[in-house]
Amino acid sequence: MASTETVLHLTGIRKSFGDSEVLRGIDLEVAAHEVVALIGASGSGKSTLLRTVNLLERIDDGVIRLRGEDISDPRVNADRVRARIGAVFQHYNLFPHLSVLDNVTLAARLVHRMPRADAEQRGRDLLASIGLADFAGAYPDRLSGGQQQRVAIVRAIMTGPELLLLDEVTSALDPELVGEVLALVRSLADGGTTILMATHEMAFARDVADRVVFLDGGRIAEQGPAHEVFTTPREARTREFLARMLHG
Ligand SMILES: Nc1ncnc2c1ncn2[C@@H]1O[C@H](COP(=O)(O)OP(=O)(O)OP(=O)(O)O)[C@@H](O)[C@H]1O
Repeated sequence: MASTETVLHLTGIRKSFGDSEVLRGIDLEVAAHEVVALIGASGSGKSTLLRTVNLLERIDDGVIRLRGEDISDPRVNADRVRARIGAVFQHYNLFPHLSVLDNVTLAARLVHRMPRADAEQRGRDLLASIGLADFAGAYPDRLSGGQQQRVAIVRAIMTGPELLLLDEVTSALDPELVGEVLALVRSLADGGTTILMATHEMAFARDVADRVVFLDGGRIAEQGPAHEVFTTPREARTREFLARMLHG
């Protein structure tokens, strides 16, 4: 039995698309308040792994436990699981026809049954905390990509999820907008949010993650404290990958 401090516990996760096995037996634990960064070449399986956790992809083999509950059991209701996990993906999928405040509060009201006044109060507080209070009534197209992505992150934490999944949240952004999104993720990490994220931003992974997990061809090739993996990688494949990422 995993300790109660383990939020996410993956055991022997396998996933194929057709003949191609994309996840080849992943074992991974994420502890409460831990920030874990998945790094690895394009196609190594980072996104697929994140998508299996909130049940957007069904695994072929293995077990996914969220706070001890086997959420990979096909009988488990996916919507109920997703209500416990915040997720933000590369493209900030805000609803264009809803105001920023409605985007932020919609799931909290409909899925979590938060009363409208409470949801709007929390939504306004969160928007204020990221400097976007004045945009509450605006439509998303008035916001920059970085602002939209920060709204998407705020939406994901509205109801205090047990786990926050972040998949390349900066890779669709212009370089000058990356910093403001990373600053928000860093403040969530500092505030104790449990985060599993895939990123190509090596400097960010090094600075924010407690642990870095290097995926190579659907397997964990190496993992460890961020400062160790980045400064003294044990595996040749990790060294090669980092050299490519850090020096182009
Ligand atoms: N729905 C799908 N159907 C078929 N193949 C898929 C599907 N989703 C992912 N794949 C394949 O699985 C492999 C892993 O993809 P994945 O997106 O998980 O990698 P990644 O490490 O996140 O890459 P990137 O860094 O480019 O986002 C790739 O070869 C991809 O083409």
